[in-house]
Amino acid sequence: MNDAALKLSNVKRSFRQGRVELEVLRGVDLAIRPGEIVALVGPSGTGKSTLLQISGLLEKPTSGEVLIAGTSAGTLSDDKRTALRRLHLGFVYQYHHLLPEFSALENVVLPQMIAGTGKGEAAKRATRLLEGMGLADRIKHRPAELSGGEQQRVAICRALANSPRLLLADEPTGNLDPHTSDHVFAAFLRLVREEGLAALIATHNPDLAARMDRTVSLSEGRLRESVPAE
Ligand SMILES: Nc1ncnc2c1ncn2[C@@H]1O[C@H](COP(=O)(O)OP(=O)(O)OP(=O)(O)O)[C@@H](O)[C@H]1O
Repeated sequence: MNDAALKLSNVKRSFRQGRVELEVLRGVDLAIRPGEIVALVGPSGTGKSTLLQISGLLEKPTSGEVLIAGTSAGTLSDDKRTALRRLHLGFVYQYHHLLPEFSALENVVLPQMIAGTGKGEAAKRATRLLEGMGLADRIKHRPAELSGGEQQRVAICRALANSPRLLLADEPTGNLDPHTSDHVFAAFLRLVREEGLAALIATHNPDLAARMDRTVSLSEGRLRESVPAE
């Protein structure tokens, strides 16, 4: 299996704002190998979220090609795009978006059942993921009964529930205080590595970026490989 988990070729994206055409992405190329964890950095408003949305098939580029695990998304019907997204992609956002009326366990079980996994098997995997994130004694709790860091750990488990090939994360610990962010991020990286996932993770935090395999930097619509400082 040599296909890149994610491959972007000459991806462009413009937005019309009134009379002005805003060229946010001006020809982005990126390939992420299976198991590779890549930090996406760049000043606020340069298009990191837009790039993640396009990579996650939630938005279409104005032009260019997006391949997920070797499948080109551009010519697919909406149903097939959705199926490709469900099969291969996991998302973590700055805010957890957990379902408030369900327990931590149920929040991680539900997406698996929607994907067709039996309840028993789904519960087993959910328990394993939550335990791996240090939440063994919190699985019956509802989101409101959990701390911000615990809620975000559950959201990370939910993103991994269906064993995606590629995880896309937008400031996954941006909502947490620095100490909690550090702990949650360490657990997050450990789990992503254990699962052998590829990941593209947008962050403003250089310490978090330094813990990933490499960093790409978005500036003026183009993506550059960042060379770490000596
Ligand atoms: N749907 C949209 N319509 C019009 N303009 C948009 C739309 N989505 C994003 N933009 C513009 O595209 C630019 C990039 O936005 P984006 O949210 O991708 O940046 P970002 O790098 O993720 O920023 P931040 O680090 O602050 O989250 C911004 O100028 C934004 O206003």
